[in-house]
Amino acid sequence: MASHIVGYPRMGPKRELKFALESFWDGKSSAEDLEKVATDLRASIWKQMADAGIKYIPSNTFSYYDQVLDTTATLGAVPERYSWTGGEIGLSTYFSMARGNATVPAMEMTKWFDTNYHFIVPELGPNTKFSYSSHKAVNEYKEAKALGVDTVPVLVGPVSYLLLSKPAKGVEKSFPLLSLLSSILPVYKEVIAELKAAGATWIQFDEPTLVLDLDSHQLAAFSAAYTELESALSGLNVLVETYFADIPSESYKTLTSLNSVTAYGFDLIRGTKTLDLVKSAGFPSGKYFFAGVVDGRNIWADDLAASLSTLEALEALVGKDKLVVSTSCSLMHTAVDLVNETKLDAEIKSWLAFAAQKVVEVNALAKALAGQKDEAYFAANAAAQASRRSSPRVTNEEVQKAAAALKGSDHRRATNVSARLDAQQKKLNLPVLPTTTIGSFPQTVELRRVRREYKAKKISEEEYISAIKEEISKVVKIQEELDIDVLVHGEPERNDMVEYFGEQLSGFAFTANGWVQSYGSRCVKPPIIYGDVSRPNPMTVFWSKTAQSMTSRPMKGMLTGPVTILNWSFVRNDQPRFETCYQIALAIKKEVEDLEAGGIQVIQIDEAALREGLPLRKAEHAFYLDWAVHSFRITNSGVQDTTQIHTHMCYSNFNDIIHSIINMDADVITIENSRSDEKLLSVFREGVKYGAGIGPGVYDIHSPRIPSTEEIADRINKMLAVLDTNILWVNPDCGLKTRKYGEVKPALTNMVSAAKLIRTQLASAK
Ligand SMILES: CN1c2c(nc(N)[nH]c2=O)NC[C@@H]1CNc1ccc(C(=O)N[C@@H](CCC(=O)N[C@@H](CCC(=O)N[C@@H](CCC(=O)O)C(=O)O)C(=O)O)C(=O)O)cc1
Ligand SMILES: N[C@@H](CCS)C(=O)O
Ligand SMILES: [Zn+2]
Repeated sequence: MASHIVGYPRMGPKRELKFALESFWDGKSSAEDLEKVATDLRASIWKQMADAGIKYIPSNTFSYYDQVLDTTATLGAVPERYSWTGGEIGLSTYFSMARGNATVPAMEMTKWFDTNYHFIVPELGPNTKFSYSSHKAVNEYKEAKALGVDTVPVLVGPVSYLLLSKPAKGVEKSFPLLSLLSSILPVYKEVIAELKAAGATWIQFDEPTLVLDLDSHQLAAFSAAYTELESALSGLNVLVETYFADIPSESYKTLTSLNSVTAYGFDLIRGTKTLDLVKSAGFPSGKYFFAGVVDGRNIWADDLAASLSTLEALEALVGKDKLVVSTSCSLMHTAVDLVNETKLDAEIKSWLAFAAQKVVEVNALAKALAGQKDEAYFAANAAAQASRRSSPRVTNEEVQKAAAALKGSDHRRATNVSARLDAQQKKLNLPVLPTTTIGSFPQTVELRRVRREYKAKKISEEEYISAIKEEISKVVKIQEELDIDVLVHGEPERNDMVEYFGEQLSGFAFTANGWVQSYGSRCVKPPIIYGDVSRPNPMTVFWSKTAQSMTSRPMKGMLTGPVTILNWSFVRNDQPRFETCYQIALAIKKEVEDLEAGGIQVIQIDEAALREGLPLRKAEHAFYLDWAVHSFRITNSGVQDTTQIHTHMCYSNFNDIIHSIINMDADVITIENSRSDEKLLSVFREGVKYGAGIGPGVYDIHSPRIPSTEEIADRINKMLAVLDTNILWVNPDCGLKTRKYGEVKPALTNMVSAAKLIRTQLASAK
């Protein structure tokens, strides 16, 4: 029985790639230094999989930034503004597309399906010229081969590539991107031919868009693409890999009838109905079924006995020699290696498996199916599963009762939003177009050092508190000088907006090195929710009150909302996600109450990841939105009318869930807007009425570029064309933690000047 891994984390067990990239970008090391780190990482990953006994080991799942951008490079689809003149795409053009440069902004970045990973969106149009311009896939295949590892090269499939693209600037929004299929397939053919010549016998096309609701035209593109590639692919075993959800039955039919494809990969963790589909629709004889039974998106040790019985059922359906044990998706969405978790409590550690351990699980399952079960390994796994099921640490009956009581209930503020806004304005007395920021101010090296030293007990609590107070006072002063209306404390005490809360809530564990790539070199360390969640002590009240005491302007309390904490954590898989979310909501509700009692009049509850958690298939949207929006309302439905509740979201694609956003019933929402061509505003242009306060971001915080006053004023004017003057707020797209003060101060200066300019214009127009 064979084993396969869909993809592997690139950053390295200690984020070696992150540090190498950032050092290269800062001009502190050379391209050769960076390439050496990358080569060593790839070699150690291939060796690890080979040593574990994995048969189908992936290559080309490494990336300096993102696999979709790598595909753009392969296709030579470089947008004109990067002035690329042809030839093999080098690091300079590649990183300019990813991050922008002094003169040209970066390409758009967006969420990779419902994960916390972001990819670089291809910009295509009728004039895009495609040419084979990065030999990375072939080079990596050869590199592994030279190390004695025959790998399965992985490419982003041609149809998913196009479906994930957007029309370039100046191209009609309605441009049919799939019409470019015939232009990109010749490049795919060249890659395939080179891989064959290098000795490849297998190839993997990742086509995750197959799990979405596709129309017949989109499905026909899959048939057309793989038919067109048929002769190029002949002689190769071709795996089409799907992941993140069940594949709809129509798509399954199309996929399994493709002649050129010899193997199919399915996610059997998020795809809970795939087994039934295979039973009812059948599986083409002679083809391989890659069964994604080991969860690539979580950190729980696999329940090997349960997976084995799933695999045995599949074996009967697809044939013994045609079943391959695999991961549900690339392991890049989970942490790297549990070995580095020396401080994690032993009991919890026994419940976990990170990428390195998952590789071993996959192989153990494959061997067990082949009649070579490692009894001791399986017994240890069964014992860990049993300990997790019965551990008293997992259960808190009081929390369970309180959360159970929420089911079927509703939580709403008693007064409607316009009356609340009036009551709040009487207290806050804000100008028209009030200015604010989203919460975080730059996370300087010095701040990180202070937090690190405090954690390592190298500085006392007193020293730590005084350092953070000093930082807050600096941030408050800057905002007062800039004349911002509603202030923030800057979040200097937080390592991350989710991890910080996870560290203070019961039912959470956290890791030392459990990093997961979020975008480029940036990583997050999701906390692990292993048990019922409660809030033993106030988490933010001390800092918010301290900050408020430093100014007479309103200071926003700053919380992360339950849905975002849920979506950006590793969540327990022994109860439905909504139950865990309700528990977190109750914990945050207590924090909101304490902030209000502490005199904080404006409280922001970030729900940055609410949209991201939206299920990939429409049929499941309503249920998710119902409990997600309800969870948010639970946190604040009990506050007084005069307490102003803000929320923030940093993802622009809201048009399909705008009614749920309205239903959250926040007093003010700040939303990312500028990075994505102001897609957000189109929903209001189409007539959706929004009565609460709203602050679509006026500038992109992901880029070091400083927006001019005129540019921001122009953006505000565009907003005023579709939104009432009295509900519009002026703020950046998201928090400023990744920026430097040298960028933040001039950008905010221009933002405030723009707001003032328009206020004057509005006053004189009266
Ligand atoms: C808003 N975003 C977030 C998402 N998910 C989250 N969980 N949090 C988010 O904020 N998803 C969508 C977006 C993604 N955006 C980002 C933006 C920025 C980062 C980022 O900067 N990540 C940092 C790590 C952040 C962190 O936790 N830092 C800690 C500890 C850092 C550390 O490793 N310390 C080293 C020494 C480092 C040093 O400077 O000396 C050590 O201890 O050895 C902290 O600040 O205390 C990153 O660097 O990647 C991520 C997602
Ligand atoms: N309050 C957070 C939100 C990020 S989405 C911040 O400002 O960083
Ligand atoms: Zn944000």
